[in-house]
Amino acid sequence: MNKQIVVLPGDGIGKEIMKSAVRVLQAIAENFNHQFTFSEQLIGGAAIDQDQSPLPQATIQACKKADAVLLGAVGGEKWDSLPGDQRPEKGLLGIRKELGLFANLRPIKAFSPLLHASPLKEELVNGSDILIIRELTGGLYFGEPKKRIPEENAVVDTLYYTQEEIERIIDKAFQTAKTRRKHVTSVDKANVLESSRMWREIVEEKSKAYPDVTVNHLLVDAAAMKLITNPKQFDVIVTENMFGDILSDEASVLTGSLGMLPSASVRTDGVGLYEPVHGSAPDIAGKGIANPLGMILSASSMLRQSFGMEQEADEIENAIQTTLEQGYHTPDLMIKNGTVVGTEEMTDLVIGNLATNEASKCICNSYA
Ligand SMILES: NC(=O)c1ccc[n+]([C@@H]2O[C@H](COP(=O)([O-])OP(=O)(O)OC[C@H]3O[C@@H](n4cnc5c(N)ncnc54)[C@H](O)[C@@H]3O)[C@@H](O)[C@H]2O)c1
Ligand SMILES: CC(C)[C@H](C(=O)O)[C@@H](O)C(=O)O
Ligand SMILES: [Mg+2]
Repeated sequence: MNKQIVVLPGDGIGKEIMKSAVRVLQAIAENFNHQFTFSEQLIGGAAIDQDQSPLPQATIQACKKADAVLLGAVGGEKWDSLPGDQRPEKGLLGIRKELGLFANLRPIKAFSPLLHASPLKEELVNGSDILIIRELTGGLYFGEPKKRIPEENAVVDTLYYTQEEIERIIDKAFQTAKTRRKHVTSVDKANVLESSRMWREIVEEKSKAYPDVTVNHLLVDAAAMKLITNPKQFDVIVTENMFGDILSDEASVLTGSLGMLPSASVRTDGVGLYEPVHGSAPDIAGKGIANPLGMILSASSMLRQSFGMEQEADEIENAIQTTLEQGYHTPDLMIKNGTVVGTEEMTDLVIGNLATNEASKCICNSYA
């Protein structure tokens, strides 16, 4: 298969982990006889430095033409004092909006060798398998007005949703739950926010069309607590943009590290942007120690969801499982008795553990 992939490394560790994902995809292309063409474009701080804009027009055009987009991470101290609409993060928000990627799927499931790497008790983590579906192009992030009001010595951000925006994300949650354990938890703040009360009504109304899916509602503060005290009660969690942002970083502790979490940002036609959940990690950028697995898992999610390449995606995920079983991990994972490796070595190990590479190794050995 021939696929055009736009690659947006961004800033900080974004650049380092993107190299890893591209190398793994190149190995997969070779092993399965696919042709992946990578077009690297600017976003975030890197784009501000070279093009005076966090989201250049050339990047938008390339993403619109691509079969899928891979994104590393944006942001960093260098650009932190810029006005809100010129910051690196504005590039990320802008590309999500430009591509209409309203659903952000954030799966949280620990690899078995990492069950003891979580600060939570192993028996809590073992068996938990959660998918957070975060609304991505509305809510508090995008509502207007959003500004300083100097004459009132005040400031405003707005949580705005149309009924249609809520309906499509709730539909996505129910449809996805049907392919899993058939339970949806809708998370809101309906005891305070009018937007949450409307969200709850729509969930109730929509649930009638999905009689085989059970649903419950949780207030976001209680949901934050239950995520780490009883994570096994969750299957699909659907929630507003900012609640989803916060809950997914929290839920990452189940997997041992924020660096493990992939995500897929999609719309109804299957077009997608794939990015890890974490940021540009300025505290470790340039040190060669970033965990590339969240980025590599995002690439495997791209193969599965945008290209229908199930076997190829399975192969990457199995190679990660094998590498972790062999005891290798980057320093962010607190594992006793393991072998600490850097970003590049971790990537080499995953590529070496791809089943098709194993198969070719076996053929070589049999000739030796
Ligand atoms: N999708 C994105 O591009 C994205 C997401 C979150 C934050 N950001 C931006 O990133 C910058 C830094 O934000 P932050 O420090 O709050 O969040 P962060 O996610 O970058 O880092 C939080 C902590 O997790 C660690 N970490 C994150 N990813 C890791 C990985 N792959 N391997 C090992 N350790 C990892 C970091 O070292 C840090 O200690 C900010 O400018 C922020 O706006 C971008
Ligand atoms: C960098 C920031 C704009 C972004 C978000 O809040 O969506 C990030 O935290 C994420 O989780 O992807
Ligand atoms: Mg976030």
